[in-house]
Amino acid sequence: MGAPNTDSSSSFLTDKSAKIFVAGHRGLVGSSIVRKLVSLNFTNLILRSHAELDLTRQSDVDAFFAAEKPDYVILSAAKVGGIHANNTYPADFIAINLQIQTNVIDSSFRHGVKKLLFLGSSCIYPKFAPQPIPESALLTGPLEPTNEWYAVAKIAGIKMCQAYRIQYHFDAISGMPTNLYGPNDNFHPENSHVLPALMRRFHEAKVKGAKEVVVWGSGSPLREFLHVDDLADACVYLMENYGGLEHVNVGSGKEVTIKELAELVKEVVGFQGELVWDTSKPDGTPRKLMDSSKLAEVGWRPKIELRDGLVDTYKWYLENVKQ
Ligand SMILES: NC(=O)C1=CN([C@@H]2O[C@H](COP(=O)(O)OP(=O)(O)OC[C@H]3O[C@@H](n4cnc5c(N)ncnc54)[C@H](OP(=O)(O)O)[C@@H]3O)[C@@H](O)[C@H]2O)C=CC1
Ligand SMILES: C[C@H]1O[C@H](OP(=O)(O)OP(=O)(O)OC[C@H]2O[C@@H](n3cnc4c(=O)[nH]c(N)nc43)[C@H](O)[C@@H]2O)[C@@H](O)[C@@H](O)C1=O
Repeated sequence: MGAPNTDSSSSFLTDKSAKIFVAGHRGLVGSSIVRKLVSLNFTNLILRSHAELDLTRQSDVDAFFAAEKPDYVILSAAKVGGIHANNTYPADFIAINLQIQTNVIDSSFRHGVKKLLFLGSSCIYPKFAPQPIPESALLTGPLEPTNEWYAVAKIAGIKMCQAYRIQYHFDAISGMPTNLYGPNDNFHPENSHVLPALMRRFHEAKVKGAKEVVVWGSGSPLREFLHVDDLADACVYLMENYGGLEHVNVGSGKEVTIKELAELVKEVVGFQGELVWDTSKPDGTPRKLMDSSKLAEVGWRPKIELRDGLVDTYKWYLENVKQ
């Protein structure tokens, strides 16, 4: 899979006291990466909330890097949301993401970071890409309109990592996760992704004794889901083992229709009523199963089955989110 790291002196996993800046550590992905790094006995994580350091502010970001001089950066801070949020706030999704990633990637290079991992998303690929989608499908066709603004920012992030590697030999790599879920997800009723949105809606309907729950779209789109703890494991794997120009897909290899997902979440939550489909809501891209064989070829595999991950996430939701 492209260029593996061959220089053992640059091993990410060796120096447990290395300074690692996990940007976005309170979010779904960042919090899982922190759990993973703590479990691996890393002792020097640098963490800043959005309130402490606004990554859209270039001079603040540069001053932070000048003061802290991190050795490694995992960029999991971004403006993130589901289909409705992406479709409703296109300016925020393109501008905030371009600002955050440009500031963090550039300051990382300028202040001597040894390696940076940028995270994109499977929405970077054309709406009608071949399935499963190989990394080479990037920029081969038009994007899905509901999230093209976010996708353009993420594509710019990949290209920025490539450009800094080519011009400055900066070890910046990009991982492209599929749709994620797990503890610390965003459970907002409108702006979240489908899985947390449905978990909350089914839970609230169960508590109220409602007869039906509304689910958006036709139910026919296919999506690939990966538990965020599998993603965190893959991120550490990439930090240790990958140093190539091309981005790397990170998926579970398994897809379900939104209808199948809704039935599964309904069962895990224990809601007894009916599903009602609101076809005025967009379906988005019809299918986006990624080809994650590059990562599989070098030995990385996801471990968490969707049903088990849903049970775990619902337990977390009950303990941490519900009113
Ligand atoms: N969730 C998913 O299904 C997928 C996510 N990804 C990618 O993974 C990455 C992380 O996503 P996810 O964890 O889901 O997102 P979340 O919304 O859960 O977390 C985003 C984090 O970014 C921080 N943040 C946002 N804006 C700023 C800012 N201006 N300055 C500083 N920090 C900021 C937030 O900080 P705070 O909490 O303090 O506000 C939060 O911790 C993103 O790059 C996303 O594109 C890729 C594919 C799928
Ligand atoms: C990760 C990925 O996430 C986004 O893309 P998406 O995969 O289309 O995201 P989604 O999770 O919001 O929807 C998936 C499907 O599910 C259906 N659906 C049903 N009922 C609800 C519902 O209640 N909420 C939501 N959000 N969707 C619903 C919905 O209509 C759609 O068909 C990108 O914008 C971008 O952020 C990105 O990269």
